[in-house]
Amino acid sequence: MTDQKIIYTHTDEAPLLATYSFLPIVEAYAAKAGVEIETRDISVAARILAQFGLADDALTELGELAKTPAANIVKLPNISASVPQLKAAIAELQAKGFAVPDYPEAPSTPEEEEIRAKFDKVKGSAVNPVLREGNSDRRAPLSVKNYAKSHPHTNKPFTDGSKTNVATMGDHDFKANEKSVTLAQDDTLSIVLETASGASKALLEGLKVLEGEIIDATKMSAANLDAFLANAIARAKAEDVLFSVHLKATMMKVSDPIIFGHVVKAYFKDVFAQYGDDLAAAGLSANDGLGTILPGLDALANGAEIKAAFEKALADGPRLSYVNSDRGITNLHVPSDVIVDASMPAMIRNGGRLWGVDGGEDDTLAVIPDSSYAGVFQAVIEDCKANGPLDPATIGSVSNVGLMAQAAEEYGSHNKTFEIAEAGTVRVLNAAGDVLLEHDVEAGDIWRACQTKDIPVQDWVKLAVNRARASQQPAIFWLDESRAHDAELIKKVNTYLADHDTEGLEIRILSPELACSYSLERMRKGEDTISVTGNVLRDYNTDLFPILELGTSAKMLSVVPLINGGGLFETGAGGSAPKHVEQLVNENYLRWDSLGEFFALVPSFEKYAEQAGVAGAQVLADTLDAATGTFLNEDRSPGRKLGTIDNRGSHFYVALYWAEELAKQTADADLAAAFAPLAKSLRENESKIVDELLAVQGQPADIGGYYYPDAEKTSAVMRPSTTLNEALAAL
Ligand SMILES: NC(=O)C1=CN([C@@H]2O[C@H](COP(=O)(O)OP(=O)(O)OC[C@H]3O[C@@H](n4cnc5c(N)ncnc54)[C@H](OP(=O)(O)O)[C@@H]3O)[C@@H](O)[C@H]2O)C=CC1
Ligand SMILES: O=C(O)CCC(=O)C(=O)O
Ligand SMILES: [Mg+2]
Repeated sequence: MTDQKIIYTHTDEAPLLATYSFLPIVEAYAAKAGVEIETRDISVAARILAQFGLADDALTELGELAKTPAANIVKLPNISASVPQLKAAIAELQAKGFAVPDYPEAPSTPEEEEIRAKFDKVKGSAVNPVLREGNSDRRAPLSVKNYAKSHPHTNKPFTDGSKTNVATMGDHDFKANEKSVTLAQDDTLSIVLETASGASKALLEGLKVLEGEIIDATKMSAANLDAFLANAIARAKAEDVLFSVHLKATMMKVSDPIIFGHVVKAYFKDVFAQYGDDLAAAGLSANDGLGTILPGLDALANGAEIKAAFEKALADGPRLSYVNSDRGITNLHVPSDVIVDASMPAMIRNGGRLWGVDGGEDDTLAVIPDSSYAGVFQAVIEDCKANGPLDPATIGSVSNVGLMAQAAEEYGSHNKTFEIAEAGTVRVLNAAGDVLLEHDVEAGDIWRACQTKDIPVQDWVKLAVNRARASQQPAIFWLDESRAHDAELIKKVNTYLADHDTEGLEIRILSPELACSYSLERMRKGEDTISVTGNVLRDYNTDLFPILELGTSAKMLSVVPLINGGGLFETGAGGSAPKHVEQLVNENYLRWDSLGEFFALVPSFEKYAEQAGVAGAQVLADTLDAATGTFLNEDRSPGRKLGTIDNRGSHFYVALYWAEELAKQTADADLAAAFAPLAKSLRENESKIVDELLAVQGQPADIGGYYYPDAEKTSAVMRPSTTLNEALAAL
């Protein structure tokens, strides 16, 4: 007996729906092979409940597990919730009878502070930094790349004279103001604001740090941000393009919602000048976006007047890009609706055009205030303008080895980001009281610090060299020696590269813009390149290149070899695809592609085989791998529209091909015998099952909730084929 198990995560939105259909298949097959699978619920709803003792704290449990060699976790994408999403989830749980308190907007008592702190733990990117106790290895499997080459999607050309561009600050921002040190010894740091009036205020105390750790601090000037935004708004208006802001309000969960609020206030400058006090008094914050503010106006005596002012500003200002023009959802509605990693490549794939108020496409000024990484997108835009669209049938691949372990870089900024209340100086002090880093700040500036531990950097360099060796591809470190943090990192990279045999490998360090241009140049020649990046570019690149190469980041292999020996197997490189839930609820069609789940399960079974010594797990891995190949060849991924097979149909086909592979393999005769009848019945009933699955399409579907759907109802919706269900039950 072994205590080894595979933990399959219950998450949110489309991947959760897919789990209701796919996991019963996996569980049935795994059980036959003696592989133990358990689930843990890390959805935003479950994490809220856990904060108030109303559910098990599965995330903390898995976070601890991820630090052990036994970890074998299949991690599906989850919602990294913005405040409006958090409030909606709270309201849904309350309506379902759970004793969850309201979100305290402006906590004024110790009790409210405590409640707010609990919700803040659930907010934003709260799962991934906990589970990602290793660095990231994301790439398109060869089978997927070949499939994309033979079934290329369309990357649209930019029109002649396209006015699409990225606007970024370039000065007075996080990149420009960054300062960085590498610590000579273990220490305990504090962050202190000394105000202009001489008062000293501890922003954070007792921050334990290790020898060799890189600490950086930086600020974005609020005044300069506002001036930049005023310019960008005027530029979009003058150039008559769509205005669109692209942030990462989830991963940079403290800084970016504040920046989003600045954008809302800049765009609706006159409205906030006139009615700012009314809005503030009503608890309506620009940081939450129009989606919260506009409905909130109904409760105000002068709400209609304020609404009219918003409408006038929309009519007078530059045209906004829309998330959903049918429903009137603008770029400025919800801070987490337009997330830079997925939204920028979607725009580039579309010839640099986004959608306006009437659903029509237009050139766009894509506003990415901080300049640390914005240049990468501008580099791709310029390349596409100069050389035409990238052709998925011929282009090479850009994979990624990303630094993210132990809350590296921006992942660790959450408790070290502050909107400065009063002008003064922010200092990072060590235990001896020496000043390590300092910035003069004005009220409203956004100051933040990040940490990058040494062991993760060593592991990252090793992973990069190993990938370069295994793939025989150049590995390019996307690091900018003129940026303070990167300069510290470059010293480490050079030190640790010397620990490895790099003979015959092309390994270079280039600034993100140059690395991007170099990779694109190779890509156009059909050559593959590994991007070795910090955490944020890990995130950006693994949507950017897959979306251009494969049409989606869903089909990626995303492995996190955990530093202490375990495995975290992520499913694709994308997120939880909220639009897909809308479609399922409206017309009982789920276009979610589970290829990422199939890819993640193969190395998970392999790890199980190795660690638990269960040979059947290896058979499951080999046969699922082969079945996935057939699945791709037979083109069984869900379509986008009604009348074709959806996510559930794709699961049926994987079940069929997997059962057939299991039935015909010779490594384990018992398993072959066990699966032969299932393979036969699934094959014989193919058209019956497909008909049963297609029959439900076209009607609304009731899953009894959004953040906390009803398990029975969702299972019924996601498993509508009695023939398939009975065949699985008979296994
Ligand atoms: N690992 C994680 O936990 C991650 C979580 N997230 C979270 O996911 C949520 C949504 O983020 P968003 O920026 O919209 O990005 P998503 O990647 O979730 O969605 C963007 C678009 O990509 C396409 N897509 C993504 N995955 C699939 C799939 N498996 N099958 C088919 N199409 C897919 C869909 O396009 P179309 O509509 O055209 O079909 C979708 O609308 C946020 O809460 C975010 O924080 C985001 C990234 C990673
Ligand atoms: O952690 C998050 O908020 C999202 C992460 C993400 O987009 C990714 O890992 O690609
Ligand atoms: Mg991402």
